[in-house]
Amino acid sequence: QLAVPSTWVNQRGSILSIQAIDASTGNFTGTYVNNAAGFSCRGQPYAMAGNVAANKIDFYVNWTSPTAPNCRTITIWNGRVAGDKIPTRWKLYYVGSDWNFHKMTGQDLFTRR
Ligand SMILES: O=C(O)CCCC[C@@H]1SC[C@@H]2NC(=O)N[C@@H]21
Repeated sequence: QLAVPSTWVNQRGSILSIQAIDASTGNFTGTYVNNAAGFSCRGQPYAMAGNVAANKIDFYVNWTSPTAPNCRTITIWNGRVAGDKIPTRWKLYYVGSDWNFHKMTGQDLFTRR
């Protein structure tokens, strides 16, 4: 069961805020503030959207905004809600100078704040 609204922090110091959910679909919206070392587009909220079904959770951020820096990347997290933890794996996609899509992958562990 996912509490909404709720705020979650990962091991990189980034903050996931889940603000609203449609109970009939599990679709939710909120914001994500990236604070991870080694990445750009830090310290400002970007729109986040996702879905939760039973304990399975997926969400994404398009790091493009009219009011914040444009990283021209997209991150998708897939994970599960386990009490006050959300362990995830993520994929970050970007278009390289060769015009092909490139992918970075990693893991984030979110803890409820
Ligand atoms: O640098 C970018 O292209 C945009 C920011 C990406 C931040 C990534 S998303 C996966 C990982 N988890 C975080 O909280 N931040 C980094």
